[in-house]
Amino acid sequence: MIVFPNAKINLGLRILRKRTDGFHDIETIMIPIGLSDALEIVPSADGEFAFTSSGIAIQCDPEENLCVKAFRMMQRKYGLPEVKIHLHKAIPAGAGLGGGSSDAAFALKLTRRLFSIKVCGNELLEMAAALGSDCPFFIENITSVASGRGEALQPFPLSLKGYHLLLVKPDINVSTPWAYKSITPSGIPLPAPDQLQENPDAWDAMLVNDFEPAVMKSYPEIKEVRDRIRGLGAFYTAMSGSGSAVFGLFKSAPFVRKEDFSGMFVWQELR
Ligand SMILES: C[C@@](CO)(OP(=O)(O)O)[C@H](O)COP(=O)(O)OP(=O)(O)OC[C@H]1O[C@@H](n2ccc(N)nc2=O)[C@H](O)[C@@H]1O
Ligand SMILES: Nc1ncnc2c1ncn2[C@@H]1O[C@H](COP(=O)(O)OP(=O)(O)O)[C@@H](O)[C@H]1O
Repeated sequence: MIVFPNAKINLGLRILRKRTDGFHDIETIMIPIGLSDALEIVPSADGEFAFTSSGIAIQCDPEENLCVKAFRMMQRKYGLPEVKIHLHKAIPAGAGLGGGSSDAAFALKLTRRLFSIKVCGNELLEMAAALGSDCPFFIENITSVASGRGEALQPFPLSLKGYHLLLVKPDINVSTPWAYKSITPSGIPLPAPDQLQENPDAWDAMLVNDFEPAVMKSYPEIKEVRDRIRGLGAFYTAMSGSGSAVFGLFKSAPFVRKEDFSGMFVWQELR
């Protein structure tokens, strides 16, 4: 069975406070986008476990890979036999696009289907939250306001249909734990959702990513990319999550070529 774990972008990200458990309370709007890995899990014919990968290299031990950790969690809980897992990576890591989190959430959903396990919705969300703060979002995988450490989700009916998305990931990998250590919480919440729905032209003035000052100070190239995307006529431009990917939203397609940017480049009309 094959699934296609997709990336997300963050539309605004406020860091409210540092918590006593080492995490931060945040508020952000998370939006699924059409850039995906491919994840295959099949029952193992020879009884041996195997993990293979292709595409963008991920520098971590197979047992540390989030999709393997997700499968192991289901295996322990439901006494499942061994499987063979193949992951094709197209979503870069250290980008703020949630690729690893998405792989983990999709591995939970795929394992449930593969072995016809009766899991209630909340149980899957709890397992996802134990794997990472961003993981629960990819269970329902719909545009949502995320709060708490990112696991408290409220569906948000915001349509970006017809807009064009330009996503650029410079050749910089930002570590999420480092980014959280580098910021000072703003303590400012997101604007009220109904103000946003009605007024995309005001998003640039209303929505802030609290990671940007600290991350762009350490990596000025990320700010340069954001400024260049803005110069192409985007009505909203921001870094996604803790970076380094930057995106712009456009009402009509500007003239832009892959060669104009170094790093990874994705251009798509949103549905
Ligand atoms: C910043 C965000 C915004 O969507 O995404 P990315 O930029 O990573 O995609 C998320 O908050 C990233 O969530 P995720 O990548 O799942 O983080 P986790 O694995 O749970 O935590 C990694 C580390 O980040 C810090 N952390 C994470 C989430 C949070 N709300 N507060 C934190 O302080 C903690 O130091 C934690 O040990
Ligand atoms: N399946 C996976 N895909 C990407 N990164 C993974 C995966 N499994 C574990 N990781 C580790 O998670 C970190 C990045 O996670 P990811 O969610 O892709 O990035 P981001 O923080 O940019 O959203 C890296 O340190 C990487 O080694």
